[in-house]
Amino acid sequence: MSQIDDLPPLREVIERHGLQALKSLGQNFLLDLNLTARIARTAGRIDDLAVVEVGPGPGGLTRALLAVGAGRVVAVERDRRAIAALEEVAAHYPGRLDVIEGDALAIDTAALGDGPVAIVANLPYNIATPLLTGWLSAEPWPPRWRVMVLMFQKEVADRITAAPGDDAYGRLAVLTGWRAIATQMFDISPKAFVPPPKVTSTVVHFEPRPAPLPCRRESLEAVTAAAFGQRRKMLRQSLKALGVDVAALVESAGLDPTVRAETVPVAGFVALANAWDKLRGGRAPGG
Ligand SMILES: C[S@@+](CC[C@H](N)C(=O)[O-])C[C@H]1O[C@@H](n2cnc3c(N)ncnc32)[C@H](O)[C@@H]1O
Repeated sequence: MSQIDDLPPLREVIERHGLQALKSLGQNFLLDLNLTARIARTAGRIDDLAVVEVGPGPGGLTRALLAVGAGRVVAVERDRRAIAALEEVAAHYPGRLDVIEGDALAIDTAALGDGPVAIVANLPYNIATPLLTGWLSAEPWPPRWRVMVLMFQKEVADRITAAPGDDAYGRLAVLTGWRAIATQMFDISPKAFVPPPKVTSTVVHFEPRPAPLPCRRESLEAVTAAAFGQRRKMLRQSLKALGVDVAALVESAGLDPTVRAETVPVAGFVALANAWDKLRGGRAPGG
């Protein structure tokens, strides 16, 4: 399939709107409509969801989302040059595409649209991690988003989906594993983009966990920051930064003080977060 709609080819759109890619905006455009359709289909059934897309650029993925049946797409794009190109797509799909010119970091993107949303994006690499941690940190939980399909540099995808014991296991994998089920779906070669980035990209599928293990997110972030701040050290050393009796903390969490952060599963960090709250006189949620 080389054509998913009868809009002009993306190369022509880029040329006509002067959309030469800017490095400062993390622009690597995906022009292969087979791939954009594959990404859109990875979200599953989206006809009854509003789809939030961050960084539509010339609109390749946007067009695929509309062509595979998204009821409505809300697209947030920072580059003013892309807005006219996206308005052409909106005119082709009357009432189904809202284009918002703005900075996705400054907008509560997950709150866009009515009711439940899907978030689907080929993210600008320079803000991909803060956007993801924002969506994973939504309060209250479960979040408005029902599914996310996001493209990252492969190295970042590995840090998101890493398991205990993997080199890439760290704070991002713990936050992700606590709140979501994240699965790497497929890689995309640099050759598929204009201009080609230096590294391979990976599409990751996220589903929110309906009932993450109870703990305060801020405490989970604090204990993982301390533990992975010195990832090669044993917990009895690395957790000193938390300012409580470390032996009591680790014992109360049911962990071995001689293990390193990189082998502790998500449930172990949740236990540490709750034990830390108790030692400081607070009440852990669920405790
Ligand atoms: C990797 S490109 C993806 C473009 C298009 N979705 C595609 O797949 O070809 C990232 C897009 O995000 C946009 N962008 C960069 N920073 C942004 C921000 N802070 N808020 C919204 N969009 C942003 C860029 O202008 C660019 O269009």
